[in-house]
Amino acid sequence: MTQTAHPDSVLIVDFGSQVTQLIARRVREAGVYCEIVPFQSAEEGFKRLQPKAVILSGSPASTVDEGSPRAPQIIFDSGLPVFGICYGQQTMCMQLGGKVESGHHREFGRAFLDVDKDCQLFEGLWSSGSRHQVWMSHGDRVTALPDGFEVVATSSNAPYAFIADEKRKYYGVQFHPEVVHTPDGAKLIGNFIHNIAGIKGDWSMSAYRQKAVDEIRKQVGDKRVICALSGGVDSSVAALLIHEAVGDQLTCILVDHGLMRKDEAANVVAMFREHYNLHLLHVDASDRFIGELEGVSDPETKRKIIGRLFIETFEEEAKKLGGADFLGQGTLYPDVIESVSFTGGPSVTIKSHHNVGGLPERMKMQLVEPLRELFKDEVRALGRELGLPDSFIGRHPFPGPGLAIRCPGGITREKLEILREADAIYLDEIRKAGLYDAIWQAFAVLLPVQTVGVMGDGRTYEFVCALRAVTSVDGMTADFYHYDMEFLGRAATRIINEVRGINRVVYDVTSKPPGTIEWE
Ligand SMILES: Nc1ncnc2c1ncn2[C@@H]1O[C@H](COP(=O)(O)OP(=O)(O)OP(=O)(O)O)[C@@H](O)[C@H]1O
Ligand SMILES: O=c1[nH]c(=O)c2[nH+]cn([C@@H]3O[C@H](COP(=O)(O)O)[C@@H](O)[C@H]3O)c2[nH]1
Ligand SMILES: NC(=O)CC[C@H](N)C(=O)O
Ligand SMILES: [Mg+2]
Repeated sequence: MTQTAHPDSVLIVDFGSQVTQLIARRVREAGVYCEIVPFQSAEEGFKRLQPKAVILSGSPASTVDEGSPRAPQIIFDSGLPVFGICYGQQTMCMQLGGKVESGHHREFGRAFLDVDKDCQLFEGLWSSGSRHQVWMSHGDRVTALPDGFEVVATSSNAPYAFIADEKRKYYGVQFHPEVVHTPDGAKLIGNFIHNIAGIKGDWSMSAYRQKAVDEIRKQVGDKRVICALSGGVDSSVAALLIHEAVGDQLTCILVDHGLMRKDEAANVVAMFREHYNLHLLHVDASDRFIGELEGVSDPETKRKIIGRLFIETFEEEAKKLGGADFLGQGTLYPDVIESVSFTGGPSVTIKSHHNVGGLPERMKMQLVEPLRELFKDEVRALGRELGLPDSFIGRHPFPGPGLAIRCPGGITREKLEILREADAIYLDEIRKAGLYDAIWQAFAVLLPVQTVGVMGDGRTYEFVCALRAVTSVDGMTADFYHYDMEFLGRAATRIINEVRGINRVVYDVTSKPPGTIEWE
């Protein structure tokens, strides 16, 4: 997060809504710089950033509960335009002298808004008498308006669905304009930013790049940084930004754990060495990883072993370099969102995602995380800005534990080799069919099951390979990809003909939930 003021920006006060990050996204899409600050430090954030407008987010809290969060008074004293969304609307009303009640009519999902009056926020968009789809998610509602406000649109369950005090430029909505299920939501947010707050909208990824580079320089000074580099989009973009900022002070470390895809480590190293003059260590730790994993079949045990070995390997490499003060990471906004303090109780662990996040504490390094405010597709745009080749930018995500979690049951070198070959053929067929970009993630899985087949009039008894392909937006939910059967037949035939050890191929048609994307 920036330490400085930013002219022409929007401050988003986060009360812990699940979708606060989408507000930031919409603001950036409108070409305007913004920052999200938790309500606890909103006053500080406001003074530092000196924004031109404020948006108040939704929340799982209820304004009628004692001790529920409030927006700092300085926001209302500043005379700046304020846009309150759901809880943000409710707390704004409470703080300015209105009333909120709980438990009348809960409303979740799609609703329709009737526009009663023209409003500056509707310019070029809505007019009185029209009706529009919006998305609601609330149990409380405003029941009395503060002085100066009037209702401009209603829904059947929310008489104060859209309120405005045009003089003070305060707007409040009960629905969520930031989600895609409110089709005109992005335009409403755009109108607030451009027409009401008068912010131009000339911010871009190249501005983000410059800001990030300046901040890294300031943070790191003349100290040494290491960066774990997988060749995935996130760590690649983070490494390039840090490199642009501090050059030789950065050392990237690629750990080849023997669980990468065919030729992957070599390709990543070649790309970085060819295109960028950065210091990249290629550490071959495959004996160590495979040695400890051989014969282990429990998925969580595999993941924990891999997590520990990653840490040990980085520790050793850092020591060889004479230590490092900073660790660069490609953490994205969705990885950060859990950090707001009061969002519910502990959730169940489905799988322990390997994480280098354990590193800094044990290695006493400070984190450099230049992508903390971005979403994956924004990181891709930044990667393009940094000249990262398209073949890297569009890559499907690849999990840190690699092929180990695509080989259910005990791992052996032989099985990994079979899987690597099958996976390479599958991806090759996907690329040839022009499907790579339409699919979010695709890979082969080698099942610990052998079946009988007949090849060249002889009996075979070999492994089954499962193919997986999913569409998704963020990996949180996913649907299986609907191939045509001819494609599947072609891929299966090639795998069976070309890979020794596989005599049967199946396709996974499970969505997430109830399945997960990976098999372990
Ligand atoms: N083989 C590896 N060598 C070094 N670091 C790794 C390796 N695999 C994973 N990491 C580290 O773990 C982090 C998390 O991995 P993750 O797969 O989520 O991100 P990514 O690889 O950068 O991007 P993508 O999600 O597109 O694969 C990476 O950013 C990188 O820092
Ligand atoms: O870096 C990672 N470390 C991990 O331990 C890990 N486990 C799953 N994944 C990736 O996360 C996305 C969702 O996967 P699941 O549906 O299997 O949980 C998919 O994109 C998975 O590939 C991981 N990525
Ligand atoms: N989405 C929200 O902001 C909900 C606000 C509040 N918890 C309610 O139920 O009304
Ligand atoms: Mg990865």
